[in-house]
Amino acid sequence: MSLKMDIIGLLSQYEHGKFSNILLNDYFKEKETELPGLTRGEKGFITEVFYGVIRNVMFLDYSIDKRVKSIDKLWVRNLLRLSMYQIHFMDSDDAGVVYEGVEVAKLRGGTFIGSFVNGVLRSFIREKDEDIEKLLEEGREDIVLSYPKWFFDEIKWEHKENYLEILKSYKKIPNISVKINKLNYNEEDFLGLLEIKGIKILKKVEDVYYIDSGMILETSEFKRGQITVQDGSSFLAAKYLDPQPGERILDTCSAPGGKSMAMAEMMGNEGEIVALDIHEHKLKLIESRTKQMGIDIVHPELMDARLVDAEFGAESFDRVLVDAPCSGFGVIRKKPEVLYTKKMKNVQELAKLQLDILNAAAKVVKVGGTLVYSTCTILNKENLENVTRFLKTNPNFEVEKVEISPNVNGSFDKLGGLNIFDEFLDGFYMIKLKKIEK
Ligand SMILES: C[S@@+](CC[C@H](N)C(=O)[O-])C[C@H]1O[C@@H](n2cnc3c(N)ncnc32)[C@H](O)[C@@H]1O
Repeated sequence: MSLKMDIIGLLSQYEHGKFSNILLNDYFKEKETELPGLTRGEKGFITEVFYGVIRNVMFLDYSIDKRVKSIDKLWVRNLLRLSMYQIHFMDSDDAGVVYEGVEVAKLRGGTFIGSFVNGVLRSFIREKDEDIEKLLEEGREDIVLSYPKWFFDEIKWEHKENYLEILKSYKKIPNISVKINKLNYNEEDFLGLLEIKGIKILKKVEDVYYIDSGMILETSEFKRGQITVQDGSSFLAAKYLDPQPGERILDTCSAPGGKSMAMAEMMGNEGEIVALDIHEHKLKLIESRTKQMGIDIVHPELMDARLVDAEFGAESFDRVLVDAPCSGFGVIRKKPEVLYTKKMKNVQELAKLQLDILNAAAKVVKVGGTLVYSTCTILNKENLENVTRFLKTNPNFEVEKVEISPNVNGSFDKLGGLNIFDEFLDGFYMIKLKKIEK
């Protein structure tokens, strides 16, 4: 029961504007100092329910508001949300969930709140399937899947054939993915470590492994920088730039440094990667992580990427990666709140910033050099539309088609840009451009 109290507390803090991942990390750290501490199973349960409620909050709130006039206390709403989440989305014993919910309510708010919670949950169990059927008949899949209407309509418009498949896939629980640092570790030892720990590989994409346990983050190999967390899409963006040992590379928007580090490995730690960002504290993360990984060719610099031309001069890099700041709708499995905080207006502002960065970055690429543009979003405004504009004003660039790696689901847009829509990988866009003349 105390776990549920804790989840209610976490959800209330989240509601007051704190980031979900930071909240959960801080909570687990705090629990480490207490005895007996949380078991792995308890941590898993808290993570699933906390994120599950955030991912499905629109449907859960619809189900609550349909049954009650108003709720003054946020903790009661959060108790209902998490109980309904367990009932509808988890393989739970419904009667047990209601019993526990009522006990929590009685303990915190008295008998009256206890019977209120009992009534709402029982009605939800009886009628939820009918509710969903009715919503579907009314064309309100956006509520059933908990997507803001504007976003649902946009994806439906952009992906007429498979929008439901895409939208359902982004509501799934993500799996952790890691990559071995080839500079100081090897695949054989990594596979041996997984076997010892009883960790299973769910999918492999190039050098990235999707695995079934976060236990890997507690190993000394992870702490020593021999294993890093990286998504397959992120790795592919770095791979498509194809950095070579000895070259000079620019990573215009580099923090927290995942792609810079992957590129440094691909280059055998020979050459130079200038890694820019506008946030100093994020650059410090790159410094400490590269040191831990034995990488010394990544040079973080505080700079606005729109100024690279003036700062470095024309044609000063062999290859440039523009992994642009974006709305992040491709990573909503991991950061579900993005869906509710970002609006179309933010998308439009970001699209302008992305194009400005891309235009500036284009100038510092050497003739014959490569420019990769990538985002972790799935909206055409930030991807296809931006690159179309870029190519109109930069006819000295042409698209170089890339191969989709085995095990990856994705499709090419009419320019040759790759949209990744995959059950495991983050939603990403990436396009490889070659500078053909001055
Ligand atoms: C998508 S994240 C980059 C992720 C990174 N490439 C990686 O693989 O770890 C975008 C980054 O762009 C940075 N950023 C935002 N505006 C910028 C600007 N005008 N110039 C440079 N960096 C910027 C953000 O601080 C953020 O760290």
